[in-house]
Amino acid sequence: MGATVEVEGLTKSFGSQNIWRDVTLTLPPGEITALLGPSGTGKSVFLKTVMGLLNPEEGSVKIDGVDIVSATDRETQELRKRFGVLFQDGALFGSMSIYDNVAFPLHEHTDLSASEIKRKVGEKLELVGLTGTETKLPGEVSGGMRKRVGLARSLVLDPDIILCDEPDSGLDPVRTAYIAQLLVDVNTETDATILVVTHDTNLARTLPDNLGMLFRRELVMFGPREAMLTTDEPAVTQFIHGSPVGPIGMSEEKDATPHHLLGAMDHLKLGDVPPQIQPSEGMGERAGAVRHAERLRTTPDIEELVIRQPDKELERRPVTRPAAYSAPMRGLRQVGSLFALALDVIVNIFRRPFQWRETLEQFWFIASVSILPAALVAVPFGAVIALQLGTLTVQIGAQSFTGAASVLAVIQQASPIVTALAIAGAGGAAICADLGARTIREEIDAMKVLGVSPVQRLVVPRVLATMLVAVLLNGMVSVVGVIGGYVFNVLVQDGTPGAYLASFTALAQIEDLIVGEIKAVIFGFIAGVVAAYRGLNPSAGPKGVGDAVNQSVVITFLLLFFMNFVITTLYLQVIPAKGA
Ligand SMILES: Nc1ncnc2c1ncn2[C@@H]1O[C@H](COP(=O)(O)OP(=O)(O)OP(=O)(O)O)[C@@H](O)[C@H]1O
Repeated sequence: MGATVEVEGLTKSFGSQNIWRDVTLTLPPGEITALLGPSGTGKSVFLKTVMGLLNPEEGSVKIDGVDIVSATDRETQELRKRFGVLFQDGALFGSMSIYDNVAFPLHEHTDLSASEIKRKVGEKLELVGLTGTETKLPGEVSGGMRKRVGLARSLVLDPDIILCDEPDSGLDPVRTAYIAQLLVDVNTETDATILVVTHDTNLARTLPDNLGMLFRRELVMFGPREAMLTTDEPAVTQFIHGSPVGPIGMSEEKDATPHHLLGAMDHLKLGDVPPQIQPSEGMGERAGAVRHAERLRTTPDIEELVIRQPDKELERRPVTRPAAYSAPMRGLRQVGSLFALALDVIVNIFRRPFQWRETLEQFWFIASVSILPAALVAVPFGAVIALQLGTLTVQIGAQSFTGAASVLAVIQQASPIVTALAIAGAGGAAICADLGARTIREEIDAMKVLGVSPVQRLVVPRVLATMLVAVLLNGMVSVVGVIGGYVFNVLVQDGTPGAYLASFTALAQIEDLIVGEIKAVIFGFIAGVVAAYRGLNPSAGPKGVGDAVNQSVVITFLLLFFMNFVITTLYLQVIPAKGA
């Protein structure tokens, strides 16, 4: 028998915006339920709260008795293995082929052999009509196809709770009918409890055993389809008719209360309950549908199974909203979250399996975007230092120390600063943009639901790669800067090569280089963590990602320059200058 999902008193807000409040319903085990509601009423937010991706202010979501809202991380991981989730836009992993996307949960959670995985992936792709697309990347197929791949991936572990966010969006009516048939067949085969969010009224009439409707921040009605499709509840009637006449307006502000409609809806009457989609031939009857019919048969009055929210009562009820934080408190919370991520990264470095491939790929990627800018900045930096020090040493009659002073300045200060610029500006920006894009495409949510830690899988490889690239950059910038200084001093300032080279090691010592490299490691860590933090927490949409990249670069610059100051001060206190 499928899982029971009991939602009780659930309230969710984002800042001062209350999305819905006091939602209570039970998804009957093994049955199919559809959740309806005008755009923006929080249906996707509801699904994400049920799967434990969003935290409500109040209420519980019990999966066979275990509350996912208050569950420990380990319990949440275990619960999530029971979910198959189809996100609104598919949430495929953009860098993986379609085959790898569907195989991903099998690699993560089973010990199946490669041939067994191939067979299962082939089977699911055939179910959604996508045989032959295995080698394509998600970006190379249509939106509707991505959706179907997402459905194949959500089904591959034969989950006992399936959550589908608009399985029909982006699909033509014929494919929508096939997907509906597929969900009924999967339900017949596995007895999974299924919750589907949809705007398709035809699907809403013929697919589910139960229907619920969110409107005006409430669950206005929830119950068996037989009751919902014959109700005179104005919002449900209007929605199922797809009519502009009724309480649902073009926007929330234009939503009207039913008593203001003065009989305008009289011509809208929900008719007979249409026949439900049946399992494909030879599959027998759906266990959930049989239980549903039995519930109706043994309940004297179907209204007993219906949850309604009386209109007036709702308006009086106060809404619980998350505490509003002042700007300094918000800043403190962000700093706390940043530290928590840094700690999480350190812990996850030691978790197995170590992501060698991702780390090497990221190393190569970050190196490729930061080496050239760093090298191009290093030459003029070395030259400016040589110019400044060359002039200064002439003024104080210490030309013989020009080389030594340049080397010291480049190794102690210029290299770490150029490294910081390149690492934050090029490497960090690229990491933040990549993770931000994955976040808004819901890839990160998909990963969490598939029981995989994004910190271990994505953040640790990027942070380690940034640290390694920073060390190499620092070495490279030191060499390029010193050569730049030498060329400039000899060619432009008429210094002699012999004098420059002779004083080379007069002031600098090996500890300078070591400290430069230690700075680089710390800079790499900070840049990687800040970029990942902002990338994983952008505000909505592509603009949010752009803002996150901008903030990540600015914050990293500030932190790196501050750290440079702290480390340099400590170093000069602890290690005496050469010859001092
Ligand atoms: N992470 C978030 N932070 C802030 N607000 C959010 C977040 N996610 C959703 N919202 C807001 O919550 C509201 C409900 O969004 P949701 O996507 O759940 O609506 P929906 O009913 O699924 O809409 P549609 O049918 O158009 O997909 C919207 O106003 C949206 O802007």
